[in-house]
Amino acid sequence: MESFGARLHRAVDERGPLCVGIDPHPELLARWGLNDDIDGLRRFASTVVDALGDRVAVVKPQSAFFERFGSRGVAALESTIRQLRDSGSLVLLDVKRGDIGSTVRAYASAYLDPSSPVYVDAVTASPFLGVGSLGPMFELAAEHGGGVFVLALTSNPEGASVQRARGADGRTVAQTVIDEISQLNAGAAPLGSIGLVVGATVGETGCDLSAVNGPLLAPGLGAQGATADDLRVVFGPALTSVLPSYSREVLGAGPRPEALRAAAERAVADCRAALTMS
Ligand SMILES: O=c1ccn([C@@H]2O[C@H](COP(=O)(O)O)[C@@H](O)[C@H]2O)c(=O)[nH]1
Repeated sequence: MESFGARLHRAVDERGPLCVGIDPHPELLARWGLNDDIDGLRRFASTVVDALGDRVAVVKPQSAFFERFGSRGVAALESTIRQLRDSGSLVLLDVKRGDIGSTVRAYASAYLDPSSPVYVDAVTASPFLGVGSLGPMFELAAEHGGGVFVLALTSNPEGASVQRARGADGRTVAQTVIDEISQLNAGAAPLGSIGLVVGATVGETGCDLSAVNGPLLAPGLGAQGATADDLRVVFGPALTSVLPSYSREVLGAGPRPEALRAAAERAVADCRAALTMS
């Protein structure tokens, strides 16, 4: 089976460097003229899929906004994932899972086993119980051509006190995560399948991303204040592996499909320009 890294590389080549999040905030539902209920949620998600699923490289449903409607929200997530998979975009489920290894194994089968109803191309994961505890996710991802994006330097200001703290060997926590993921991707071509999350808001990282050989998901663009130009400062020489991610900035243009598409096209153009700057 083709690896997630290879599939992502091709998708970005064909569709451009962009991930769009499906984040149905109550404020966005209201702005779109939808109720903050399960029907509003379903209509919001299917409008995004219909408008963008056939043209954006990666779509990233944010699980929290579905989970808040309980079992019906999870059913809506399941059907959104199915629609996305049919539409041709890669599906990255933002669930930020992490736990002791035996429990991570269950999360891995939930999201990365093709027989699961919520099977996706890739998930986000938290390494703060130790990168090694995510081993079962990496294994199942490798077996079925899936991907995992591991948090390294998150886009929120509170992340720095943990992620930039230094361990006994002098490396920051973020650099330790980066180094462990780099080892997992070593030798993969054209791109490894284990990515990192590094926020576009974080400024100079002080980290060495040169050996990652995997995708670098960059949230924080738009609503959180970062611009495509900030990607240069954050990623430096690793710019070519960056997958910029926008949610509210693009979603705020809806609900008209043409307006959503135009917002996504603007985002791709801005990011292409920033990522190819020398
Ligand atoms: O460091 C991180 C990791 C994940 N996110 C997620 O991305 C989107 C951002 O939404 P915007 O509307 O573009 O601000 C959201 O789902 C976050 O949970 C992040 O922002 N930062």
